[in-house]
Amino acid sequence: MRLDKFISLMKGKGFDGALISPGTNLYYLTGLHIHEAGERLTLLVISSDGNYRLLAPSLYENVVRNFPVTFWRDGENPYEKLAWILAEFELSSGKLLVEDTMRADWLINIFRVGNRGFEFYSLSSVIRELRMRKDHREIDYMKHAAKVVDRVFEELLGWDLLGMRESELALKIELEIRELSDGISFEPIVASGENAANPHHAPGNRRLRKGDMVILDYGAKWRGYCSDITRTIALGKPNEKLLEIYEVVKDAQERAYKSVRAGRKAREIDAAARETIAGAGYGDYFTHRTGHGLGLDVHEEPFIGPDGEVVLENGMTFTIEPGIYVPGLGGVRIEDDVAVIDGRGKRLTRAERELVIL
Ligand SMILES: CSCC[C@H](N)C(=O)N1CCC[C@H]1C(=O)O
Repeated sequence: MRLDKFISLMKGKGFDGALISPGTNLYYLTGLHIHEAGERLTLLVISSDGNYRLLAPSLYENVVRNFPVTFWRDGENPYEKLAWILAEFELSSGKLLVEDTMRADWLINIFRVGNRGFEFYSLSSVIRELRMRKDHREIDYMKHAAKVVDRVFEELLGWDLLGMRESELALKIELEIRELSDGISFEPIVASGENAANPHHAPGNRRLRKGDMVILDYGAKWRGYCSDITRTIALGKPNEKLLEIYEVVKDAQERAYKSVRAGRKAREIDAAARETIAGAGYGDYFTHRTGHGLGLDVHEEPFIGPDGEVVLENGMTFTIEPGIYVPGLGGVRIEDDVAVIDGRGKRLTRAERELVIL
């Protein structure tokens, strides 16, 4: 059981307990679907002695079953109940792991409940070791999420794109993903023409025109697991410079993909892409890391950047997505999801990588 593994890992590292607020870590450890609870305190309390209990608003009475839980009602003080749980678990001081994304107001109150006796540490520093290596079932879910985005790409090539606004196309992509999966893993990026020089462009009112290169970056979720794909397409023949850039990015992506091996460091995969782009004279225009881990979160460990010290292992899953962005001209990015299987990289997303000119 994941919770037992986590408890022995945190104990081995000298932590006394953990406080986990709703999010993917809570889901990973318990399988409980607890949505963000807003301001209402919701915490999984774990002690390194092996005790654990969820503290949750009574709104969740129908959701939490077969799991040790203490509910609190609106009007009650949840921090008093937290204090009781901590007392029962004999946790009054020591090293506590805390969910990285926990609300600051919760953390401040927890600090008070502990009479300032706690030292807080980031939960991700421990749980990353479990989450980074996916098992077969997790990889199957990711394969499914990847198939969905491949299919959406095939379908969108048949849509009447000329004259469509970026925001309309983003919405159409989102609806298509929702039709085929459990939902989107992030809001789709549609970046056309010179807007494509911004790697995280928010789709706006610009209409797609002839000669545009368009970056399409979107993802699906299946059973909680994410996919994330980017393709750059052309509407009619684009200018020569962008055609050249496309080939450089495709080559960089392929070289990085081919360099994936269990035993190599993440930064070596980044270097394969970065050196290809720098070698073609575009080094200053590749402004982000080559990729990021992918799983329950769309961005997680291992990060594939120049500072990536994680040694790749079977079961790790991440994106490879180099890009070149030239202000005033536009940009190109090509992204696939990759799993390390039998020591080598295996693409999960397989949509066409040759430039599609519509
Ligand atoms: C979660 S929004 C961005 C999704 C996108 N696929 C992505 O991860 N990136 C686009 C540019 C680089 C990369 C990133 O690291 O943010």
